[in-house]
Amino acid sequence: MDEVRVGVSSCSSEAEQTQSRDTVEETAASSSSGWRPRELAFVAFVPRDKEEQQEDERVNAAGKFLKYRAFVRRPLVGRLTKEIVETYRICNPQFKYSEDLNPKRFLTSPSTGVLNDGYDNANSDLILTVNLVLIHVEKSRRYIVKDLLGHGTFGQVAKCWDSDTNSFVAVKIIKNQPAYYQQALVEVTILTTLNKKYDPEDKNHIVRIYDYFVYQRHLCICFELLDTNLYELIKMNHFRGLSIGIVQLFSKQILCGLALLKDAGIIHCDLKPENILLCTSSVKQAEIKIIDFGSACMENRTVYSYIQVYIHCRKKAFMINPVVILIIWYLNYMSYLFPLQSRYYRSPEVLLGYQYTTAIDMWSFGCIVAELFLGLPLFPGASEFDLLRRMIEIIGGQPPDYVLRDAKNTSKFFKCIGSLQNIEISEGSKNGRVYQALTEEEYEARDLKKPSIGKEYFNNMNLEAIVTNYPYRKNLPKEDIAKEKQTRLALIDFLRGLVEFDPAKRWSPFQASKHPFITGEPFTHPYRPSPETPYIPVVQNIKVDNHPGGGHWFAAGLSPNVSGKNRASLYSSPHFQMAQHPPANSYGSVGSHGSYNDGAGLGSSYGSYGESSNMFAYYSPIAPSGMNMHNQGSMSMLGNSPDARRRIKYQPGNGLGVSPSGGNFAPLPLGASPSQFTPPSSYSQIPVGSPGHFGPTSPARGASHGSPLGKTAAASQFNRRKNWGHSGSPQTQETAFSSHWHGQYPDSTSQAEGTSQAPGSSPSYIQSNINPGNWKQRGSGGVSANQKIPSMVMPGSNMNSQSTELTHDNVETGFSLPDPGDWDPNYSDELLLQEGGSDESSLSTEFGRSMNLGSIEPWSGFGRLNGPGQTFSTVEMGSPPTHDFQAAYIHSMSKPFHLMPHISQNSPSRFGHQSVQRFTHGRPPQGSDWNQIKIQAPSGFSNVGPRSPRNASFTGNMSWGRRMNPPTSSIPPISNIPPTSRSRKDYARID
Ligand SMILES: Nc1ncnc2c1ncn2[C@@H]1O[C@H](COP(=O)(O)OP(=O)(O)OP(=O)(O)O)[C@@H](O)[C@H]1O
Repeated sequence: MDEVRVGVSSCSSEAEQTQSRDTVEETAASSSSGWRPRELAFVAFVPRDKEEQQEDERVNAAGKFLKYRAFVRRPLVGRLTKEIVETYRICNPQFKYSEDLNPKRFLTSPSTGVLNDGYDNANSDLILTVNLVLIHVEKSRRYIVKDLLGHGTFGQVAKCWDSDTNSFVAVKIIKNQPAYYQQALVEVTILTTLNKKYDPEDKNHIVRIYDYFVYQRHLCICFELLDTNLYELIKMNHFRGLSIGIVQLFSKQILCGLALLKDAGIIHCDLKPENILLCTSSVKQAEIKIIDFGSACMENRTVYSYIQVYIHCRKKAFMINPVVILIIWYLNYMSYLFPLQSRYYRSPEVLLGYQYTTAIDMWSFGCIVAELFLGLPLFPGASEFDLLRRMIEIIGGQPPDYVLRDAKNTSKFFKCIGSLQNIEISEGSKNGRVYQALTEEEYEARDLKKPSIGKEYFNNMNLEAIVTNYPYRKNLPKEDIAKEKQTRLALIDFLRGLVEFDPAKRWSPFQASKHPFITGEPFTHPYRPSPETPYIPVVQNIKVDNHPGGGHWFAAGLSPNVSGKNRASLYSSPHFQMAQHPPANSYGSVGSHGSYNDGAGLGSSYGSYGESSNMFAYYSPIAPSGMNMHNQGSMSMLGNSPDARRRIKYQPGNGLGVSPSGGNFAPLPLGASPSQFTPPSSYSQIPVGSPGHFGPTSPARGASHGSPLGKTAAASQFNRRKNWGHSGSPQTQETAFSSHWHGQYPDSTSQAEGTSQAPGSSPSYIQSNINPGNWKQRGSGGVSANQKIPSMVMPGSNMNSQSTELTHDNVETGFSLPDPGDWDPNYSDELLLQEGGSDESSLSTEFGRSMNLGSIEPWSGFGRLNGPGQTFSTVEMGSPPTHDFQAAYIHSMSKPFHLMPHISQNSPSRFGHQSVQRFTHGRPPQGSDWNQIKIQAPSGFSNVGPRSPRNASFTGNMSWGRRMNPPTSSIPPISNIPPTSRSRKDYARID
């Protein structure tokens, strides 16, 4: 603790101040360039000269009261130890200091280097230490690791100091495994496209990507630094809901991001509170951003598009192609292993194995909004059965029959009680349902195991009751309660439009954004959204740069055109080696990964690109195959990725899109280009709400991960590697899954196709990355209970059940859909870095100060305690019996963490992630300070919270956790804290 003294300004104090300032500056400077000792421990007393003294007197005479001033004096121990090295040297001139001998502070666990020449641990994670410098060689840019922000499936996220911009950034360091590497490139590409093309001004609440490079065989992606995620925020608020004003504010912002995604035709696929982070910027307070596009996929590139092509091809008598069957089987299998969306936020169509669109994100969004308000997840299903059971109970109704008819998992959860032919009739009448949900016993009988059923938090209430009965904050003035009641009605109506079983009726982001809950207009009657404007694709002819320079983009299946940019990081890619080919006026493999391999044998080409003078090919063991080149001459292609983004007319003659060049299929088991599965124009986009084209027996099984570029693919690759060995395996099936979207059909604009053989397998990646232990299926948690699923399902109580039929895309329109993968010819990394690079420097300390989670106050008499019937669960807190709820919470928070895994700072991810130590990253201190955090909403946003004393100009300065200590009956006991707070496994993606 610094000692603060007040005394007469003296020469010595002045000197000390100067010295202290110097020290600070020095320290700041040295923090980026390593510590440098300086002679500061003892400084000779220097008397002030006469002039200075006279100046002081003049100032005093002018009434500026500076005769006495406060100064901070560092205590002696501090002064002696701060420059300890120098002190030692003064004491003993022989003393030598070497920074190398310092013990390293490891951030990664385990920290034993066993792979990649000792750089990586057994999980293929780069072993991070404080002050490790991640170097982007090509740009001579250094990122100094300071802290660990988190880690997930793909690797670690470190807080780094960017010495170029003098600001902190978040760097995601991807595991050193090809599958992760490749998948991470998808995130890079999608985010780059979103940032650059769809949101150049950073207005849509999508995280910014600044840079990416390879360091020690790890792909590192540099993002803007953000702060706490919404799950952590709720946790800080003791799992009480946030104020309704904040819920409105955040909902609006998330919607903004989702609208952008919809425009771009991108499905996030993993929307959850953990993937929505607060911004650190003190300028844009109360701002959130969506992160983690590692699971994202293109709307028209879901597994279903493949399946549809399959079906199409089946009609064309291509079905017997073993390659296709194997691919379908494999996708299906991996989809089973790694279902799409985290369970609590999983939409019915994903759960049931029905075709999906961006509407699945809207479902997740509805769940998030409810959770922000309630502090608890709306559907904390311990298993998929439990999830569905809760949905049916809380929302009422069930998925429409047409979905159930075509979904592949229907028989797992429903029994057919009517005639399928009556589906249209039953839908029209809404009476006689054809399907009925299985009871727990029936499910058990079919599945031969008892389904996991989680704890009830809402005591069998429906959505209306849950929201209406949720406790109000005590001491809320009557008029505010009346106001909030109205807002809650709007919230219920809003949620109804989002957690709507029928994906065709679920509101789009645009429709939802017009809801009074978002606009703040008075809510007078159930909202009827105007029908969605038909999605009119725009043809975008963008000249493809002749120097795309990005082979691994192809590998990722998305090929940004990096204009004039020597994407040198490629050259250092551990996973893709580049070989120069003779000049070929051709366009590269069109991302085909050599799937049109013409008997390339062990060719390991992973993609290629061409330019007028050179043709490069990338070799990778990931996707051993040949490569393919399309001669494009000097013609500029459509502004699309060389992958299959162009909605090119399907050419039956090509089978599944296979190049007509000879020998396409033979050498390529599973090595088919993804282009082969590029939907024909008539299948280019899944019409929202259209019934599926495949029934329960369809190979489109499961809550499949839509994108083979998703984690499924990542896993598939890894697993395959695990099973089949590393690069060089002759023509493994990997190609099919690592090459995903690349290829495209030649069409009238395509040029003659050439083929090229890739020389042998990649020498670049034959190593220990094949680590079978690294990719494990995560289990699900939950406990069994004798909870019964209602055998008779109440008809839906949706107030807004009117159909909002969305116009299906015209089959022809698919030909020219606006393509998020269109490459911006003006793209450059520098531009990316220029954008929005200023805000990230504002740090979390500021942020922490400006937030308020709300003070701890008792709950009002509304709701669970005094409300009719005490509708919420009765739970114990694990703390001494008390009626002082405030004390109960404080008590609970002050418990040792080992008793409270759910609020441990190191609590593991709800999705099975390992615990992550987050340090001072904008987090409030624990204990009572949790509730001192304040947030400032942007001015103009109406809210119901108190204004900040700090900044009255912000109308939205509101308390976050305005619902205070819940009554005992609603406080979950430690063991019963919602699964959000337990091991994330309980939320696991895997059921
Ligand atoms: N830009 C950022 N600023 C601050 N923290 C971040 C940022 N990006 C990620 N994090 C932290 O790192 C964690 C993991 O990041 P992310 O979700 O992108 O990784 P992942 O491997 O894709 O995770 P998942 O297993 O959910 O797919 C996040 O939960 C968050 O806490």
